Parts: sequence; C-alpha cells; structure tokens
Amino acid sequence: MPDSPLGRTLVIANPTAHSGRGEDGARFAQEFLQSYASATRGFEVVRTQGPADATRIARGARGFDTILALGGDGVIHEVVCGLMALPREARPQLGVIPLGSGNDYARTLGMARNDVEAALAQLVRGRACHVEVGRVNGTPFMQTLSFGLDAAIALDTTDRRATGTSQEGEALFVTSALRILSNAREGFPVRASFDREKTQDLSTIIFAVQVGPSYGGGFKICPNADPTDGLLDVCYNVKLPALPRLMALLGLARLGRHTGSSVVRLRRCRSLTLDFDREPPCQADGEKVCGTHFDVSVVPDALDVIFPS
Ligand SMILES: Nc1ncnc2c1ncn2[C@@H]1O[C@H](COP(=O)(O)OP(=O)(O)OP(=O)(O)O)[C@@H](O)[C@H]1O
Repeated sequence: MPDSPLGRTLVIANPTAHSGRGEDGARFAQEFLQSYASATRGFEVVRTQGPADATRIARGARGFDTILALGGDGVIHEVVCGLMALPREARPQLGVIPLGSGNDYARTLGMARNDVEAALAQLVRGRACHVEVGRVNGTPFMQTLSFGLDAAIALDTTDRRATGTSQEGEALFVTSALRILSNAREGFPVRASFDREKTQDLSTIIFAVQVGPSYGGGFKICPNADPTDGLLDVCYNVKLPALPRLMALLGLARLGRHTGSSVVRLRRCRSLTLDFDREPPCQADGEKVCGTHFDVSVVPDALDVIFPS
C-alpha cells in the first residue's frame, strides 16, 4: 500500500453497538474516509444485520488491504473469527474503531475509545504489528477467555446489557461481580495441563487466559500480557478465599495489583488443556462457550493489527 496508509478498505460497522451509537459512528466514518481520499484506495462501509454477520462479511473480504471493525469487543471478535477463516496470506490487516461499553481490545492496542474521529486519525497514522490470537476448541478469541466466577460475571454483564441496564464499563462489571460473588459457594474442580506439563488439580473461581491485559472493561487480570509475544498469559487461583478477600482481590485487579497475592498464580503458555468435572461458566471475548473439555492454544503472528504510532 505505498500510495495510501489503509489501501483498499472495508469498514464493518455494527449500527447497534454502544446502545445504537454505532450508526452515527458508521456515518461519521463514511464522511471521514470520503473527505480524506488519500487515506484509502477506495472504501466501502457495510453495516451488520445481526449476530454473526460480521464473521460472514470478514470471511468474504479477500482482496481488501484493511478491515476496520466499528463497534464493541463483540463485533471485533466476530470480525477476527471471519479473518481467521481466511488463509494467513489473504487476511487483510485489521484496525478497530472502538464503540462499546467494555472496549478491552482497544485498551490493549491503545486506541481511542468511543471517539470515532480520534480512532480514525490514529488508524491513518498507525503502524501494523503482528499479533497473536487465541483458540479455544477451534474458536478464535482476540482478548480474553475465562472460566468460573469471572466468566459468570462477564456473561451476567452481557445479559444485563441485553435487558437494557444503563450501566456501562466498570460500574456494570462491579455490580455483576458483587451479585455473582456473594452467591459463590465453591470453585469448579478442573484438571489443568499447561504446555503438556504434568496435570494439576485446581478448584477454579478465577481462570483467565489473556491475549491482552484486561477484561470486564479494564480489569487488568494479566497486567503484563503482550499481544505480540506469541504467548497466552494466564491468571488462576490456587486457594479458595473467603468472600471479603475475594472482594479485595477484585478491587486490586482493577489496577493489576492482585498479582502479589498468595491466592493467585500467573504464568505464560502456548497451550493448555482443561477438563472440568461439571460445565463451568465460560466466555471468550464476552461470548458464551459450552463444554467441560477445553483445548486452548495460541496462533502466533495470526493477524496484522494497526496500533497508534
Ligand atoms: N445489526 C445488529 N443487530 C443486532 N445485534 C447485532 C448487530 N450487529 C452485530 N450484533 C451483535 O451485537 C453484539 C454486541 O456488539 P458490540 O460488541 O459491537 O457492541 P456493544 O455490546 O455495545 O459493545 P461491548 O461488547 O463493548 O459491550 C455482537 O456480539 C453482535 O453479535
């Protein structure tokens, strides 16, 4: 793309993202790219019609140089799933125009959040880096996969958003966390094997596998996770703390200060196998995942993603 920063560009926009603000965002992106003709070598803006549409559109995006995903982490996840269905050499580079309530992938990349104009300016001047993508039982995730109470919290925030709560981001996460944690009685027994090492018996209340540092709208569960290092960062509990300690840990995790606690362990891995006694709550980028057996792995250098320069 020597003559334009983004080349032939497809914007995949979720008009319903961020309580309907996605539509205004899509219009703004259209006007911005029209006015800034040298930013692209021609562009299209396509609006999604419903769940999974972004995956279908991205899978058909061979021949574009750049895909810009406009919306929250849900639509970015769907675009990543579509791109990962293409051969590596046919995958357009990915840029994100974050418009959502959590925006954890935007936090990882350092993109402006809920400010379409600022994000577009960053994308035009940005630089693409190779980033990894995680896979769970074959399904890609670009930011987070978790099991147990933290997954239950994430899924509760999704349900509450769908039923019209006015809360967003951290406030939404904390309210769900209080609700789920105060009803928590026990962990989820699991046999875990990292990188084919000896199996460990754990009882998980927290088990997060991260490409980038945060989940839940900014909780830095793996504060040093680097999406370009070809490794997954994992945070899990090795003890079952009483409720007050659990609440304190959650507070510390907002700032990534839980890492010194004797209750948790952090490590990096390339692969991970988990076998649960009973089906745990599980989410990948906020989407529910079902099952008791999970094969998790990293695909290093899976995508070229634009970072602000
Ligand atoms: N046109 C549409 N109508 C209804 N739902 C859609 C449409 N397009 C996409 N979706 C679904 O909306 C879900 C949520 O979208 P998205 O993540 O973009 O916004 P959000 O929920 O506001 O943000 P966040 O995930 O940060 O809270 C996606 O998982 C997708 O399946």
